[in-house]
Amino acid sequence: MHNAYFHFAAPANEPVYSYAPGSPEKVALKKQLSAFKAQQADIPMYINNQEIRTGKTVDLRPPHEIKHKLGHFHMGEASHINDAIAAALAAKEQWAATPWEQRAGIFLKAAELIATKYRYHMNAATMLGQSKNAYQAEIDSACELIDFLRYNVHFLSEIYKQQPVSSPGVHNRTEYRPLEGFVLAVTPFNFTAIAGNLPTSAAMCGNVVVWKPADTQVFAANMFMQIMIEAGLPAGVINLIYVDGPQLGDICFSHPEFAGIHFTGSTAVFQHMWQTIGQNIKKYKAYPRIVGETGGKDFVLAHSSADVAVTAIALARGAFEYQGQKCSAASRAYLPSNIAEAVKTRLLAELKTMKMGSVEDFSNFINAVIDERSFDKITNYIENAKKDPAAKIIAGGNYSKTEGYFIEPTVIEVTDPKYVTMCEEIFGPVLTIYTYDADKFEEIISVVDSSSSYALTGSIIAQDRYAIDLATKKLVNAAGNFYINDKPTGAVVGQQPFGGARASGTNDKAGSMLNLYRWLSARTIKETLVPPTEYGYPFIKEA
Ligand SMILES: NC(=O)c1ccc[n+]([C@@H]2O[C@H](COP(=O)([O-])OP(=O)(O)OC[C@H]3O[C@@H](n4cnc5c(N)ncnc54)[C@H](O)[C@@H]3O)[C@@H](O)[C@H]2O)c1
Ligand SMILES: N[C@@H](CCC=O)C(=O)O
Repeated sequence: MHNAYFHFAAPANEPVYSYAPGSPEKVALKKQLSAFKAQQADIPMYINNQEIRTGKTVDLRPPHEIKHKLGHFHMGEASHINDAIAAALAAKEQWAATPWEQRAGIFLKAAELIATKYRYHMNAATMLGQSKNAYQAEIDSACELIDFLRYNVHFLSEIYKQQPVSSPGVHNRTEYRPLEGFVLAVTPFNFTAIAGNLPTSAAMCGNVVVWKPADTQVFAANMFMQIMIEAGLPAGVINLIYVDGPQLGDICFSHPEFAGIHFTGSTAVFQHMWQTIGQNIKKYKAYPRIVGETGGKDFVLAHSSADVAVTAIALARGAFEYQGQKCSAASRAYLPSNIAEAVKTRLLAELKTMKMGSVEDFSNFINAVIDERSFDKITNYIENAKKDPAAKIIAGGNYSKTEGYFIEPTVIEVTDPKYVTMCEEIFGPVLTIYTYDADKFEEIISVVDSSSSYALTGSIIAQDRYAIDLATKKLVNAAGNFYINDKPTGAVVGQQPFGGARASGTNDKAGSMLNLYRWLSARTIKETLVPPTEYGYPFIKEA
């Protein structure tokens, strides 16, 4: 029962710690890294908040130090998928009926726990499990995750406030119900924040969730689930399982109570999911919500008026932070002929200063790519480029998987703007550069727009305002997040709602109201205060 309308004000973004030499946060984080390395984690699944261990274990190893074992997780099978669905459906009625301010308290408490007691646990788990340096972990597993939780509470309270008008004698109201059935959250390896956001954004709206993370993100996913339970998440609301992806799809997408999928990952997997859901459409109680943020081929377009240093730094950070494994990473650059040489010279000089190695040495800017499959895929593109006369490697190009999955930041120069590495998502530390005739800016904009099926992020670097205006207009559909004089990465919750269209996803903008609407099903209620007791219009009586 509510006796008041409770408002949740807009939060401020969580401050980013610097981890500067000698800082207390650096000392605390190092301590937690050592603690995780000294133990062997035995990570269960969580169904109904019960820890489930199957004995069928998969080892967890830091991608940058593959000889070290962090522990293992327990792999589930078909019965665990069914158990997770059953637990979710059993929890549904009570969770959906729980007052919003009580639900909100759990997610706000989780955010606070991450900001304080568990900040270094979350960051150290992400650093070791996903090979992120301290700064990249801080902006992901601490700040972005905290922001998702706090902002979504605020956005949802803003949605609940929205009510229709009422004419005299009538009271109209809209209630924002959760979806009927369960929501499936399938999450990627590259952002702990995204992995935490996909199940919690749906759960916050009163939904019950089955959550499957990427195997390579389980170390941090486990930490987050423990925090959610400590924050008071009731049993069955989010059920975390580690199972085979296709088997998960087979069971969930043919269940009559399947209510929606919240996915982030590759385009191919999402398209396959959509196709399966379409084929099964008659099996469901209601039309499932399909939300997916997927791949990208993100561009940096420099104009002849661009500042050389601004362009080079946008490329250095945009392409190589977290080894280019951000869906937003700059992976194709279009440089005008008047400044191309100067930009390349500055970029290559910056790359020479980037150290590569373990996350435990905080001076390493570059760490390892996520796993062997990814390593092989990325290095295959590099090898093909080495053999191709149409491409020239101008930086990096070396790699090794002896100690960990290390690939040097690599820059390929091409003479064909439609060369394969200008068009396909590589998802690694590889940037391809094409130099265009500085007088043909308008023509190159068309090439940028038409070279890839994706439309996630992109940047225009220019000082000429007419050039910025032209690119902004002509590239209106080429990116869901468009940057002016900046790198195309690093969106902040509440400031740059994130998502792309075309083959990059449904563009439901994670961490915004637009996303939350997808997990709600509105019911409109009209109450007539003094209902009529006779039928007919006045003129009928007169006649
Ligand atoms: N647009 C965005 O906001 C965004 C954000 C992060 C990552 N990404 C994209 O994610 C990709 C990298 O992440 P990834 O390697 O974890 O992606 P992925 O598609 O390989 O895996 C994503 C998730 O899907 C699961 N999965 C794989 N095959 C499946 C199947 N057949 N059925 C059901 N589930 C299945 C995986 O186990 C994982 O949990 C890149 O393409 C990147 O661009 C996009
Ligand atoms: N939101 C992140 C990208 C997430 C995808 O991997 C960014 O803006 O860089």
